[in-house]
Amino acid sequence: MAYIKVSGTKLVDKDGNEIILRGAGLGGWMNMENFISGYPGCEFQIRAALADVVGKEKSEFFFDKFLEYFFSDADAVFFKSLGLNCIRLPFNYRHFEDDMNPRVLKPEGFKHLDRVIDLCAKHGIYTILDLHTAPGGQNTDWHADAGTHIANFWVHKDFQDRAIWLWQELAKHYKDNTWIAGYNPLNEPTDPYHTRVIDFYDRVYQAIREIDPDHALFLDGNTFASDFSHFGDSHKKWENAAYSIHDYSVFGFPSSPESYASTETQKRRLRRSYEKKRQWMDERGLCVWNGEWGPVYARKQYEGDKTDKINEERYRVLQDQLEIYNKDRLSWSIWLYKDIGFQGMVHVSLDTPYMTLFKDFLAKKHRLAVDAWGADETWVRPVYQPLINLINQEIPAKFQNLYPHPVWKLTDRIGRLSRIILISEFLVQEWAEHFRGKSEQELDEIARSFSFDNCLHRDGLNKILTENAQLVGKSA
Ligand SMILES: O[C@@H]1[C@@H](O)[C@H](O[C@@H]2CO[C@@H](O[C@@H]3CO[C@@H](O)[C@H](O)[C@H]3O)[C@H](O)[C@H]2O)OC[C@H]1O
Repeated sequence: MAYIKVSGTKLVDKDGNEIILRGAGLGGWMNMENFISGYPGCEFQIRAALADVVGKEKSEFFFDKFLEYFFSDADAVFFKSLGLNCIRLPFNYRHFEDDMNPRVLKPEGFKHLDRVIDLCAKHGIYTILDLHTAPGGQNTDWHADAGTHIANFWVHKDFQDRAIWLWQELAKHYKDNTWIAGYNPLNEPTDPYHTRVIDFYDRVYQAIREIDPDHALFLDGNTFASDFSHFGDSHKKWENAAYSIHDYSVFGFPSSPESYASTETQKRRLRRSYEKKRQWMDERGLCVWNGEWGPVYARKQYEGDKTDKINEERYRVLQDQLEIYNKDRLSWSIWLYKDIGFQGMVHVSLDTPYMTLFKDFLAKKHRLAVDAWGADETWVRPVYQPLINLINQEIPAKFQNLYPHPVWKLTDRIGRLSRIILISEFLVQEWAEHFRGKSEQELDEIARSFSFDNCLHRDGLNKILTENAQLVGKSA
């Protein structure tokens, strides 16, 4: 088998035939996330807290089992049965390198990544490797696992050097694997100056190419993969590269300004926001990959009777986005394959040991809106409103728009800092305490909650994805 290559605006096989990659991201797995797996704060915090409560050995046992159950043969079979052909694999640098022992490769980091890449290959599914969390944090959000909103990756060269080192190690390991469709060197950079991200791409490109001349690179735009406006002519230095947008639509989230009825005006807005993200590529005839997109869904336990109606609307958003993508023959990777019920194609059933154990805690997290992704902050708004008012009163408007404005408005920033970072910090230990006194067998059962046979399917979503995967397939 040959490598997938970038040719102009397309991905192609060795004979130059177009390949359209359609699939999902395995978020919450080798880069765990609060709303996906149901903990507060960041992965490094809950790992430390669990080790404090049950000891290092048992804690490592639990996380290893979690990684094993989260994606197995049954998941690959199911994924393939939907007509999808690619899984984006986000991972955290900490699996491969310890902050206290930098530049020393942890070979055990490859255990599950190799396993899942091979499982996918066995079922004819390509994979794309995504460094979702880089040393120091390459973006301002929880999924950079830095515990802060300052993306220190951009201000410490050594963090960048370590990411380069890691990519060379990964390239050595994977350079001959043709089931890997390519490398996605950095998820959602947020470089406030917009130039350092390009310098980093120059360096990572060279570093990977020294070892691996063949795999395609998928480069995210700045500001959460939405902005290429400062990239200028830089593409001329990068061969075999595609460019990644993340096309989340506001209509797919609880914060939508209006309910989505698929009107012509709304559809125009959907298209406009997507076109803006890919404009730089279109002006230059470059290849676009939509590395993340997709609505979130209401849950009966929180939204009650309104759930079905809300989700019908969200499916309309999904369908309309796919209509746009199909016309453009776009390769895409929907966010998200598996979670505890908010966005995933499959989700952990409420009657599993994990969901039963954390039922009340998850309800509290929801009430306190401590997961930024799709949060409904109605209940806590009165607590934070005075802070918003204070800033509005005391800080001149011209000083309020701190980067990553306009993606983060003032209320987003206050929410991120006060709830997602601060309040979450207080909840970390409470999460870990749920495991106190558990035996290895019990820990195994809790982790097994994430296995495919313990998951329900979001049929509405999967049906639409399948129909569209085939549609694009036929026109290719
Ligand atoms: O790990 C993922 C993560 O990669 C992803 O990050 C978010 C992506 O969206 C960002 O906001 C969007 C920026 O573009 C505008 O057009 C959209 O309306 C916004 O929603 C957000 O700040 C990032 O954190 O999200 C989910 C994580 O699980």
